[in-house]
Amino acid sequence: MKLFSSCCGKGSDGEKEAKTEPPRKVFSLKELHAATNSFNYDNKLGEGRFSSVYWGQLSDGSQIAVKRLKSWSNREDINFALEVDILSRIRHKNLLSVRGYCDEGQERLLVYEYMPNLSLVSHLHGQHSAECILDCTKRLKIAISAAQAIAYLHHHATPRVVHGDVRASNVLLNSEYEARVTDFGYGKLMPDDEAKNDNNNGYLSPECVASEAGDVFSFGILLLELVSGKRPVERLNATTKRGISEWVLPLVYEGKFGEIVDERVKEEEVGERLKKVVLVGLLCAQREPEMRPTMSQVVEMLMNESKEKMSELEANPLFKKPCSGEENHREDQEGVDVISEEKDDHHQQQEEE
Ligand SMILES: Nc1ncnc2c1ncn2[C@@H]1O[C@H](COP(=O)(O)OP(=O)(O)OP(=O)(O)O)[C@@H](O)[C@H]1O
Repeated sequence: MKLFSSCCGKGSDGEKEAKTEPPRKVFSLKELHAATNSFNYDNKLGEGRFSSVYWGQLSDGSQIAVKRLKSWSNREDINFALEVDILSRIRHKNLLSVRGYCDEGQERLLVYEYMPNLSLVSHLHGQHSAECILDCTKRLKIAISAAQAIAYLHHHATPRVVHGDVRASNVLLNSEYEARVTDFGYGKLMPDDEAKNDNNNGYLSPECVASEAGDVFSFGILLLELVSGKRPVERLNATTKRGISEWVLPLVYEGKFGEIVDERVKEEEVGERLKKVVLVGLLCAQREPEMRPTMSQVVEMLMNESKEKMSELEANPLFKKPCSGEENHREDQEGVDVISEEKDDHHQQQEEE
């Protein structure tokens, strides 16, 4: 999977930065064993397809999250230290950057700042979901801060980066409930086969290619998930599943925004406040890549509070109910298909833990 775009030419600003910025800290395995109580089960924060993550504390008292990669032994062709060094130079306040790494023996570990409010997925569907900490204001803040992070990767980072795996488990939350997007650009470090097996999780664009437009599609799904508290794909019966935008779009035709919003958010006028997030989410999740906005347009739409811009957005033909003859044609062009039985149940279960 190619994650850096071709514009990362030699002689770019990134190279200049590489000369002036210090390399990330190289941690010893002994240091990380001491910090995590030898990767004790009690320190485990979670587990994904490619890694387990442990809470730890360094001797200076700072809290860290240590990501221990699985299956590294198959990837001896990749220069781990170099890849991590390139990624760790990509810095933005809403990206979770790497503090350091360790590559001793068979172990490959990445060290990050610890995010006390864990991941967005744990609040929407996992261990914090019953507490409903995410009110409307926090959800808006998460939408904007996560959009800014991905816009930075696409439009300003050197080299430019396609995230390739935008999803709620990769949006971590700091103490102020601002997003810190993680796992960007790690395509080379993760086993390809496993990534390919996970291609029907609802976030993957119909064109199935890692690209900026593909990230926009995934981000649209994430916005709909954030507002509704529903999963990207819902099981309708034993053999059929429905994508979230297919559920949302008919409610938008009817103007029923209140029904889309997560019922755990009990606030006045909440449908109106989150309406823009829903509309932007649907624009992003369109089937045709060229119909989707860019991430910088997404940031602009989410942040702009003018009534004119909102009216412009609402007037988009996507949100008008098609006449009966048009309906089938429109369904082919927009939204997410009904998805037949697939294999992501295992991953969903892991994310909730
Ligand atoms: N810096 C961090 N601070 C706090 N918790 C973290 C941090 N990094 C990861 N986690 C927790 O560890 C869990 C597992 O992370 P990991 O990146 O291994 O997998 P994932 O992103 O959930 O899934 P996948 O990698 O398969 O997409 C996350 O969902 C999150 O709850």
